[in-house]
Amino acid sequence: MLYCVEMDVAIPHGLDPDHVARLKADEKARAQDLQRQGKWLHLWRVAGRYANISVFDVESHDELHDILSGLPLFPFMTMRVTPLARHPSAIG
Ligand SMILES: O=C(O)CC1=CCC(=O)O1
Repeated sequence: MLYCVEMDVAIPHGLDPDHVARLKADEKARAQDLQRQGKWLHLWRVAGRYANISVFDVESHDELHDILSGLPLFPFMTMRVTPLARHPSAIG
């Protein structure tokens, strides 16, 4: 099942910079692990915003929820999830 997920990141001012750097490094490692597993198919920066648009390929709503809620930056992200269905005009 494919899902488009838009993630907006808002890290509160005043958080310990070392802690923030660790969270970002952990987020990157987790995102790259999920890409290698074929679950995180696309990861694009939204130009001009601290946000990304991603496409996930997972088995269920529950698996997607587990992945998203387990991301290190999850407490600081607002997510908008859109389930994707095949477009009848798509040739791919
Ligand atoms: O920077 C972001 O958009 C948040 C994020 C998701 C995966 C990652 O490595 O960073």
